[in-house]
Amino acid sequence: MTTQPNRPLPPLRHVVRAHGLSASKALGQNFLFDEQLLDRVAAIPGNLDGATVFEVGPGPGGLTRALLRAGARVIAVERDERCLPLLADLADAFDGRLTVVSDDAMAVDANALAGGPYHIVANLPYNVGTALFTRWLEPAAWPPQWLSLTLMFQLEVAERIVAPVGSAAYGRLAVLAQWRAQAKLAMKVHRSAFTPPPKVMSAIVHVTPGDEPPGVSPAMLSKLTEKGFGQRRKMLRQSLKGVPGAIEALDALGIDPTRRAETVSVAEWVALARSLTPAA
Ligand SMILES: C[S@@+](CC[C@H](N)C(=O)[O-])C[C@H]1O[C@@H](n2cnc3c(N)ncnc32)[C@H](O)[C@@H]1O
Repeated sequence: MTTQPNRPLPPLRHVVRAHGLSASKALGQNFLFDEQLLDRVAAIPGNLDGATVFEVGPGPGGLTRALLRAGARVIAVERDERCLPLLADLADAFDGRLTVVSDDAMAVDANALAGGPYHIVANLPYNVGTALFTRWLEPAAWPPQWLSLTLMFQLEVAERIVAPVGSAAYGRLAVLAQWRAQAKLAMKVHRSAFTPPPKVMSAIVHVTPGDEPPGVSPAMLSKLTEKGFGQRRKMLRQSLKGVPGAIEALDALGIDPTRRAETVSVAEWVALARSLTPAA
């Protein structure tokens, strides 16, 4: 069910022009104005009617409008104060279903702001996108409080997140995103869809939490992949030699120590981390 605003809203482009809002490169601003495209993005998490959504960087509010039209209650964190009057109009038009937090997304506690289960949907600023994504995937408690992530990245970053073992894009980010979650590329978005158009193509990644393999310390997994992929051209026996017990564990698991990190599957990284995780 869609939920329309209490009054007709002017097209986004008009609103942006009327407020003299020019895109700031420093804030990673590339805006989306195509409402049909934005409705398709807002549909990726599934039915949002009555759901809570945390959005990073609403900017002038294109994606925010689509989320509100889908029936969500939206908590949006925006660092650019110039966007606040536009967003205040939107909050008014959607009868208070939008709460705007004027802050740096790196400094806020999304779990506390949402106060319950929530979806994260964002066209992320490129400068903090990977840092936020990593943070959302690293909580000690699993499943996390968030129900799904629907995030726009530069295509190259999206490909690294969903990369299969053995591919050039496979690395730490893929293992982090895939060891206890499902990550898929939901939609590619052409650079011409943005104002101003960025230099590269974009894509939306959709992530849902999966079961956490038992007996694995996330910190150990992180350390192993950091060492392994930090020297991805080197054999495991070289790149992992600084991790006590790692070479013996490779042997015990039947993982050839002359292999390189990019040939080690997510399941093998998990098995390695488990064998080096002290029993609780
Ligand atoms: C790529 S634009 C997306 C704008 C809008 N959501 C859209 O799709 O058209 C990124 C947005 O994130 C905001 N932003 C950048 N850094 C931020 C930060 N650290 N915390 C919160 N918002 C940030 C920018 O001001 C901008 O509005």
